[in-house]
Amino acid sequence: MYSCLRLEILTEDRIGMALDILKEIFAINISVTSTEVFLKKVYIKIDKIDENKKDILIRNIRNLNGVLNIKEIKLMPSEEHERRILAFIDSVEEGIIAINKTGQIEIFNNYCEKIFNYTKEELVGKHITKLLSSDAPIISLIKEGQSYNNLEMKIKTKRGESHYLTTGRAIKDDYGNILGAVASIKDINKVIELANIVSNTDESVFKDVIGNSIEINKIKELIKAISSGNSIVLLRGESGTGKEVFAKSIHLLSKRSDKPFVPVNCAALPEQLLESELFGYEEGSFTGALKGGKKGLFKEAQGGTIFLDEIGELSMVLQAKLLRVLQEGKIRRIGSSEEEDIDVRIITATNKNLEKMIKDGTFREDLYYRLNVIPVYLPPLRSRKEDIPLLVNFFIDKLNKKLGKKIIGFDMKFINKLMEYEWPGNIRELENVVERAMNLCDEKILKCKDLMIDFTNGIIENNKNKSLGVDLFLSDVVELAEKEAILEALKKYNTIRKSAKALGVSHTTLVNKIRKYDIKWK
Ligand SMILES: Nc1ncnc2c1ncn2[C@@H]1O[C@H](COP(=O)(O)OP(=O)(O)OP(=O)(O)O)[C@@H](O)[C@H]1O
Repeated sequence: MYSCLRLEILTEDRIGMALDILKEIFAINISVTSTEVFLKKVYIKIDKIDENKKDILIRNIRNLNGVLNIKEIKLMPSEEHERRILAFIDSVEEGIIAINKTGQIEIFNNYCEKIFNYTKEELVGKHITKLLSSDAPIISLIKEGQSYNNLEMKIKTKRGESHYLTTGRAIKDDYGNILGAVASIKDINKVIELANIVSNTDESVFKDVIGNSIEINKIKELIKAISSGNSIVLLRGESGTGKEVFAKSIHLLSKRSDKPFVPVNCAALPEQLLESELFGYEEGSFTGALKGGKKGLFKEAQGGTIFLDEIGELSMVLQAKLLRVLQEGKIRRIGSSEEEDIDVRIITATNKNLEKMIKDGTFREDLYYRLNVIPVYLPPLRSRKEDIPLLVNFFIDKLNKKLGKKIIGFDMKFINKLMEYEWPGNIRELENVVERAMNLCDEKILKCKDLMIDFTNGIIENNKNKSLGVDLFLSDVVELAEKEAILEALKKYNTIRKSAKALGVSHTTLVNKIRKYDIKWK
């Protein structure tokens, strides 16, 4: 048995049609629950009536002038619409709460039931303070109408603790009066899970690793291939070639990405301090030791990755200690007799010629073989100059924010000048040059007049194609020096592979240079 009778009446388009239908209903003393009137269609919802009255009503309406058809339906159009919206609201993987102006809960979807551990039946129609405290943002929303985005909230209810992100909007009428409010709610654990999925895709990990040259793409492929394992990686390349950037990418692409990435610059600290920083210490183990001791960076990186930059700067004593850590997978804090297990991936980097250091007796050969499991050679910028325009664009975008500028690009002469230079300081130097140019630039486009290249000997040259007074451009001087260094290495080591290693460049780079300068050494 139905609880309400709903009728759909098809009519001609005539003024007073709906009124005539309502009059028929009143004539047999029935009260109307709701009416919806459209062009050529009238919908009526009335309380339950007996079959006899229903037949009379339908016959009377059918006989009205202009009525074409009448039939019983299950839902009014607005009810159908509402149910569709509610089904949609219930199907989304996000909590949705709607309250009216007085704070009564009108919508509490399925997902909210999971987050808050309450059912719809327990909350719909109840005041929102049954669920949230009176200072909850959705409550200020119905008073002040001020929207909010992704606020992090933690609430404790009788049913447990919920930690979520919430975004709220006021519902307003055409005159701006607040009718209620709606808030979406994201479970913080799901948000973190999603952020991890998105931020660890190959694309997002390499988002800030700019470069499309063959050389850089090869490195990206190699990094992808080696990231899943646990082997030690030794990144080699000149200063500023992006060793730390790639070390971070290896970490982010690995299964350890949700654990810490701890970079340590071995050159930045004196030996004694570096040892206590790396391995930690017990309370009172030396003067100045912190109360309670210190954990040590290896321990900080537990489960994750430690990046030992400038490994060539480690003293012989620390080299021996590091070797023991690598052999045993254990560390011992200074002042402690106990060893602790560590589960840390080690990535190291150097711009030093470790092979030469071994010969000179300043780097342990046994440690070298432990570290040199997966060597990755990062090419200097001068061997992938085609990446310069991309890098400059990237730095303009990045630095516009930092410097509060609105520079939109560069002209070709500017880039051509950058292409002529040999970049001994690599990408770090390029970033500095772009930053200086942006500071000097008073237009929207970087031009040659904004270019100052800071050469390593400290001369700041306003690069206007001037010669150095020795009838050579500085770029020529760099090329000559490069040529000489290559020739010397080739004479000394006799093979390209060995010479490339000694010079800290890849085999391909050296072959290209030999071709470029037409070097003959045999
Ligand atoms: N491919 C790249 N795309 C964008 N920025 C880069 C890239 N490579 C390096 N950089 C930027 O250049 C600067 C130097 O990079 P990084 O510190 O990783 O170099 P490095 O080889 O570790 O240098 P060093 O040996 O001196 O420690 C950083 O600001 C880094 O963000």
